[in-house]
Amino acid sequence: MTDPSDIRKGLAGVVVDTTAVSKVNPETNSLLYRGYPVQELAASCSFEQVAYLLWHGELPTEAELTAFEELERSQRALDPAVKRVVDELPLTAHPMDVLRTAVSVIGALDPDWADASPAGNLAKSVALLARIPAVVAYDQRRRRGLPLVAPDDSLGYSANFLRMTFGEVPSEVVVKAFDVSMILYAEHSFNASTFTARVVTSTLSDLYSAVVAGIGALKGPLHGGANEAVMHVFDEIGSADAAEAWLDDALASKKKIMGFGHRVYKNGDSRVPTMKASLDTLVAEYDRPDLLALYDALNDAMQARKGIQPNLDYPSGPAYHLIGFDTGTFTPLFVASRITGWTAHIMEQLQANALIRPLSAYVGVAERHVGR
Ligand SMILES: CC(=O)SCCNC(=O)CCNC(=O)[C@H](O)C(C)(C)COP(=O)(O)OP(=O)(O)OC[C@H]1O[C@@H](n2cnc3c(N)ncnc32)[C@H](O)[C@@H]1OP(=O)(O)O
Ligand SMILES: O=C([O-])CC(=O)C(=O)O
Repeated sequence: MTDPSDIRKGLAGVVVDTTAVSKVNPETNSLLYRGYPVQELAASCSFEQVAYLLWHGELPTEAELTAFEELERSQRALDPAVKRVVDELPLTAHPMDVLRTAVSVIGALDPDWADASPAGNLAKSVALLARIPAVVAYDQRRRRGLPLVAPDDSLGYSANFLRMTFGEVPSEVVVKAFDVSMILYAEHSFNASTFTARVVTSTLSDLYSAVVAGIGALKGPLHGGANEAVMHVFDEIGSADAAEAWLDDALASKKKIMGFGHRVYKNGDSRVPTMKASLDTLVAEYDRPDLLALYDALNDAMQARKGIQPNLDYPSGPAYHLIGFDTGTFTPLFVASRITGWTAHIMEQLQANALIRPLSAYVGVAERHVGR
């Protein structure tokens, strides 16, 4: 029998399969999507190009990009049947629960849900990429008592997403910062939500079921829910001068500080410098040096006390806040991006599938019998 002390809790450090989608390298603090450094992609590509890259393995040619953009733009509208379901959900429902439900409805309404061919799954992936922003944007608007905004097919993905949320296209600086966040959130190897999606896929369940399960896994604050949690922390602290005392109290009560630490990166998250640069542009755009001061004060105090580096959720939370998103919408924005990585992994899993079913070491009561 396996000695329970030999078990790698949380599968920490365990390699469970191969992947060609992305490479996370903590030694060099780098992240490659299909071989390309993510910083280069953020600097020179659109999110649409990156989505194409993750799915096809290569960046699109101009003609391929045009065709891909047309396909994405043609599917952006919120299906009235999905809208009706969203409208039925109470405002007490978390936006992640609304999105999880909406994706489930989209799947149930797709007559081709069982088509798991590479072409069938790719078509579903592009459709979800196109359709998720409408759900996220509309859910935020209905919570503010505002009507649906129809998509604008003349706009790129990020400009349209922001317009559907806020009713107008913000400045280029804001659109670029948002697009960069979408690129950085798109893919990160065998993180908990991607692994969840692969586990579901390994049973030969359908793509929608795997994505819905991925959304459930992403919601937790130890994973994607941390971008929302970071903003709650900022709200609780209030201002830079209160950060040190807040941190001391939180650490004394053994709290995990949201937006810091990572299972794989132990010396900093490869994506943080790029997202922090985008946050800086937003701070200048919205003239909010106070928010940057709080960001720096908490980070400095965390470095002094624990030496634990921030992860991507630390700059993304305040960036989404500055753009104007409600805090509960931050993790759905992560979903809007990660749908690309999840579905790339779902398709990869199916190319060489094996049921994912690990073992456990039993530590319960010894065998016993009823009535004796
Ligand atoms: C996009 C993403 O999903 S990135 C992750 C987002 N999640 C967060 O920001 C939540 C806060 N962070 C954490 O909870 C953790 O760092 C995790 C879950 C991300 C990674 O956890 P693990 O790999 O299991 O790290 P582990 O728990 O072993 O941490 C090692 C030590 O650092 C401490 N530590 C790690 N992260 C933190 C943190 N955020 N705050 C305080 N202490 C921390 C642990 O308490 C532990 O200390 P110990 O050795 O004294 O017990
Ligand atoms: O890799 C992880 O464990 C979490 C993460 O950063 C991500 O999913 O982007």
